[in-house]
Amino acid sequence: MAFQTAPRQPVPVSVLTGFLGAGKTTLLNRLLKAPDMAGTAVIINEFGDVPIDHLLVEQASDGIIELSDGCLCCTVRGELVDTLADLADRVQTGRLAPLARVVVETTGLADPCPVLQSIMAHPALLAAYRLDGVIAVADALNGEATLDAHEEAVRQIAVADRIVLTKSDLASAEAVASLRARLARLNPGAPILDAAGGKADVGSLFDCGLYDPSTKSVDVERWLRAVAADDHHHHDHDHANHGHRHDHRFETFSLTLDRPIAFAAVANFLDLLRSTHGEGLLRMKGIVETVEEPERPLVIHGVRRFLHPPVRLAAWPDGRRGTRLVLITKDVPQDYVRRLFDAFAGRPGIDTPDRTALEDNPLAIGGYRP
Ligand SMILES: Nc1nc2c(ncn2[C@@H]2O[C@H](COP(=O)(O)OP(=O)(O)OP(=O)(O)O)[C@@H](O)[C@H]2O)c(=O)[nH]1
Repeated sequence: MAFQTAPRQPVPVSVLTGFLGAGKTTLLNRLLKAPDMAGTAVIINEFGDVPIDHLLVEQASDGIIELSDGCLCCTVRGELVDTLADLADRVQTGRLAPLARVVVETTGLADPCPVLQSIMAHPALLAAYRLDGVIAVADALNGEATLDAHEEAVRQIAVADRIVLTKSDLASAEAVASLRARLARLNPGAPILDAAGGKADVGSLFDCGLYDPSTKSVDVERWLRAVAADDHHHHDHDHANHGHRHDHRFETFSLTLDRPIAFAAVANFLDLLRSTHGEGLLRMKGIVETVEEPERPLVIHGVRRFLHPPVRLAAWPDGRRGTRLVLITKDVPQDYVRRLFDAFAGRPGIDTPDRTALEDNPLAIGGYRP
């Protein structure tokens, strides 16, 4: 049964984190369907100039607040504080029904520590909210490679109260066991729940109690102290730009097309891109208007070399058609990707070969790396 928090009691806030494409939105969509999640406000943040996530979160749109483009742990952190403060104000003044809980989904690239520090310690939020827990999603297919390469991913796991293992249905039993062991070493206190096995549900993921950094590894306390010191130092100015803990070699860009494209052209574009630059394609997601079924958008999800089976939606979520693909890459020449897409989309530039020529010889576009 849904419970409602009395107006002046702190509302529990859960932070949902996990690296790019690990399965945060999928988990959130599943959780939001549970009756116990009534009265939940969802705050999402995405990285990329063409917003896609809000289209893919399947809830009545007024329950979802989207923060602007940028990353929650740096440029958008002030906006998160303002959004939470505004929600609390609207509840206090009766303009919004009392909230049962808030879920903040971070971008896959976010260092969760500054986000946690804001929720736990920002003076504007202290009375209205309490940090309930951190849920970190770890992808069995890409988890180990991600932990090897990205410090953010290690932090996401280390701060968690609950770890949700995803994609165990796609990985070998050995890979799952090895990742589980590594996650347990990084965070011995957090239960690891297998989403594919149906283990991660509302009851096991929420109401963790008050977030307690002292139950985490020594590193977590150190990271949070470092953020607090940083915040104190920057008090009242430059609120937007401190706390960067990113690997700045990431690049985000989008590809758009405002008319339908043949399914085969998209499939070949994605195949060629993955075979030429798969390791650098940290995340690719988007919505495609195909010639074959223009009424039903095709949703594409890729993580590194793996392309998840595309899914058709019943209708255009925001009424706007066309293709919007967002890519987060590392060491992939953007110009190559754009020209490749243009060629498959049938708009070759002056010096760009067309689709047929490309399918025969991907070397025809500069930037191809065998
Ligand atoms: N087979 C399988 N696919 C999954 C599982 N969890 C997520 N996926 C797929 O993984 C892809 C990415 O999932 P998302 O939920 O969008 O991942 P995310 O963490 O929200 O991604 P970003 O925040 O955009 O980086 C989608 O195609 C999902 O259907 C799982 O347990 N098994």
